[in-house]
Amino acid sequence: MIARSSGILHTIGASLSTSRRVVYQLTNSHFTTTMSSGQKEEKMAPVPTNEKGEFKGATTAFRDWITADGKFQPEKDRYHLYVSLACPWASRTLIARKLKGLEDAVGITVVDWLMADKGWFFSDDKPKTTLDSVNNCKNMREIYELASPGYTGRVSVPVLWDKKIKTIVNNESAEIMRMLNREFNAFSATKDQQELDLCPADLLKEIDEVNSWIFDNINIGVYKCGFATTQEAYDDAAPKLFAALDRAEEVLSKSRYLCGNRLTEADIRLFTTLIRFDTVYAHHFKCNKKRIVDYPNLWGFTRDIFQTPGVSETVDQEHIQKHYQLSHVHINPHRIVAIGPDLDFDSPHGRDVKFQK
Ligand SMILES: N[C@@H](CCC(=O)N[C@@H](CS)C(=O)NCC(=O)O)C(=O)O
Repeated sequence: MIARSSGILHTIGASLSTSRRVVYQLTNSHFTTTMSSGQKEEKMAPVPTNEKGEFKGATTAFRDWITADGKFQPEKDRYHLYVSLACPWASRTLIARKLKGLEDAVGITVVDWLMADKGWFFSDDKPKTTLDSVNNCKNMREIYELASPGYTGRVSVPVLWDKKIKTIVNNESAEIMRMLNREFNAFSATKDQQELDLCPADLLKEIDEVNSWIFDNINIGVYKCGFATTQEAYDDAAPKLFAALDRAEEVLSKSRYLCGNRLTEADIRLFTTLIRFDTVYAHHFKCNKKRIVDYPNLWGFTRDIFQTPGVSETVDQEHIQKHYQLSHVHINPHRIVAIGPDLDFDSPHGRDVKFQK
């Protein structure tokens, strides 16, 4: 049932008992719930959409940098990452941390896969989840509150936390990746990991260009499809998503990676969407024109990155599948987690041989 007023009204109470029925009125980032008692409550929208029903990504509030001569200097065991294994943005930072060999230098806390009414929270009763031993908080909102008392913005992961100053350094995954790539080389576990540059200066322009169309149409594109609340918004996003996947398929038919034959951050950023595509986005976000397995090069590329030493340890399909399907009750009101598909991300891809230097 959908009714309209100045915003967009969704009634999603059909599966809930009458006393718990709520009417959501979405605006850009907040909504009011009207309980059956008539009482109104102002809350953060489950997803930020505009008046046209188009998904608008979360804005990032903390944009400080770790630099050798600044307030936040690179130090071993000073910084901590709060992540969700389900989240493609957090996963980018986890992969960068892994490839750069920074497990001993930057600790992590993995949130519960469920993002419920109060947002991300800590638990230790799911595989790989941990309580918050750094700040002893119950949920991510409390972490944001510690950094910025009275904080009213969105509470997202990843978060890069400074244990010394006790604040959030940065909550923008693209920037956290760049800091992990560049500022912590002194703490990499091996020389190869220290020398690995995921964003080399000679490729920077190309990486930024690739990141830009992949971000707009693929990384955020799947969310634009899945979180669209009007047919028009979906009809705008879905063809752009598949046109961009076609474009990436073409690029990856000519070189092993997106910017030639060197692995860069652009590959990681595409990978974290592709690894979730057939298992979640295809059905849950209605991205079903084609699957990644239907694209020979994208499918080979996905397995190639997955099999890059360290990467598979950051991927957890149980977290991924349960997070999306259990958390988004506005999309999946009965919270049924789908059975498949069976995919073998470990099967040979042959791209190393095909694109031998
Ligand atoms: N700009 C952020 C976006 C991160 C983001 O949207 N994370 C999602 C999880 S996949 C989140 O925590 N959303 C909670 C919310 O927006 O309320 C980044 O790339 O780091």
